[in-house]
Amino acid sequence: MSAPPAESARPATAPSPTLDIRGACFAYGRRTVLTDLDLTVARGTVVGLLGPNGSGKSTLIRGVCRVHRPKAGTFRLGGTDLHRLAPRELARIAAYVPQGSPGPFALTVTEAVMLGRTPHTRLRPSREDIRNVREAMELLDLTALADRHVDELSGGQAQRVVIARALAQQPRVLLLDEPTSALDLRHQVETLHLVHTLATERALHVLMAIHDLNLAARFCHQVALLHSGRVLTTGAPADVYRADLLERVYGLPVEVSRHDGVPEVRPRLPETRRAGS
Ligand SMILES: Nc1ncnc2c1ncn2[C@@H]1O[C@H](COP(=O)(O)OP(=O)(O)OP(=O)(O)O)[C@@H](O)[C@H]1O
Repeated sequence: MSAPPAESARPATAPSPTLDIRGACFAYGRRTVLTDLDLTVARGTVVGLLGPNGSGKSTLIRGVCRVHRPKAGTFRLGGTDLHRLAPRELARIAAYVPQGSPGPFALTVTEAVMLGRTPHTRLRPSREDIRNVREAMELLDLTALADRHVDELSGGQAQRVVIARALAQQPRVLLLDEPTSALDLRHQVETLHLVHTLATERALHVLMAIHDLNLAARFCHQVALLHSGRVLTTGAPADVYRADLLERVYGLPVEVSRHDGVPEVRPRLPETRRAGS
């Protein structure tokens, strides 16, 4: 595969239509998690959703695809109100990769990825369905595992199956909840590179919760920093990654440096004594 992008520049084409989240409020019972949240994901961009544990990243991602119903707010893709669509119609537009999802255990890898075609398939899979499934498996490095059962896979291999299933769905909106949490370094980089490339080439709207600030800096066109139930700030990683902001949100002293224009964040750790000193 090619090298990861050196910088997270926006694609040159006009980013329209946009995925627009306006005035979103989410609660669990009486406990409000997100309040009056606005966020825009332009076409052809990956927006990384950042924030500490419990800041509401998964809640927002689940909310866009209506797995979790909002208390208030609108979720529009261009002129389409996503929350007014029938479930099958919504599934033709938006694919969701849940956090740490175990996958359908009784199926082979090919069958599990084929599930992504469900919103499009009639009685039998068409040639196009089969082509989409093969392509998604190739993209996620799964071809050699095609006939293995999902319950025989490692956690990272299973995570790649779920991402392949989402790609086979041929969505316009891709919602990823920490898609690389179980992946080894090579597959983290390859998967994020793939997401970045597909967003640009296929003009997808990608909203991705991600904890690794440095991978987000490299592979997200934009990031949004969640704090106290709202988007504290959003923009290119180079603009958002300011030590004071990150320290406020994560409660930890950090240093931000730059390499080839891409910001890199390091926690400032207390001096540790060397062994023998
Ligand atoms: N099913 C649930 N019932 C009640 N509270 C929930 C539920 N799911 C999440 N929460 C709470 O909502 C808040 C936001 O959780 P959410 O999972 O959206 O955060 P997150 O930013 O994705 O966290 P993490 O980085 O740990 O995955 C947390 O305080 C969490 O405890």
